[in-house]
Amino acid sequence: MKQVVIATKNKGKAKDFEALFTPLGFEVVTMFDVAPNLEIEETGTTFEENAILKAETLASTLGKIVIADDSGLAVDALGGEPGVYSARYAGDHDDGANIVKVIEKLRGVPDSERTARFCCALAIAGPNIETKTVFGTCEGVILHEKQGTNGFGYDPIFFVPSLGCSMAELTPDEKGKISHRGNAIRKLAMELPNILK
Ligand SMILES: O=c1nc[nH]c2c1ncn2[C@H]1C[C@H](O)[C@@H](COP(=O)(O)OP(=O)(O)OP(=O)(O)O)O1
Ligand SMILES: [Mg+2]
Repeated sequence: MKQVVIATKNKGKAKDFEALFTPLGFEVVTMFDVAPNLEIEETGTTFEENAILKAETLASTLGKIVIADDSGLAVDALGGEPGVYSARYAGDHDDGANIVKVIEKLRGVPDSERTARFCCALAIAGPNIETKTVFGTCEGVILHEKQGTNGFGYDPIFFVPSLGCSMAELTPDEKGKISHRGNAIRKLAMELPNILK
């Protein structure tokens, strides 16, 4: 099977990517498989900058074409927070603490003002190609408490109005059809067979 290398150490993302890439005929390989000790500091101020940083760093380490994902949650009532700092909002990669912080900050904010979106920048980089980025979003509303146990990150507090449930109540396949990550990959999909040979 053809392989696609993803510059991530997030197991939840890896699961999302497997659901999205398996139907396209690709096996997903992550940094756990190819560069477990590589640390990439996310110094960018936008999702695109961080995605490019991760993709280009791993691509030059491996000498291979790599895709990276930088993503997060933007809450309107919080002026777009936690945004690019989503993973380190309350504690470093502490999904539980990050969720508590968002819920606390939105205490007293009515449902009509709890709108938010997930954002995903994907970057593809590697030898003999020009680095390219695509961007996908998914609109939702922040819940008052966690609902559902699937997924990762902020999924349990992200209500998807069009489906009437939280992101954490969806299977990876269902999530991929509507998610920011799925929407970003669909923008890249046409070109992938030419790039990833
Ligand atoms: O579909 C999602 N469902 C729920 N939460 C999500 C999603 N997508 C991103 N998020 C949150 C998780 C993390 O708090 C941050 C990503 O941060 P981000 O730096 O891109 O990923 P990461 O550090 O976990 O893994 P890595 O950089 O190795 O890919 O946004
Ligand atoms: Mg990260």
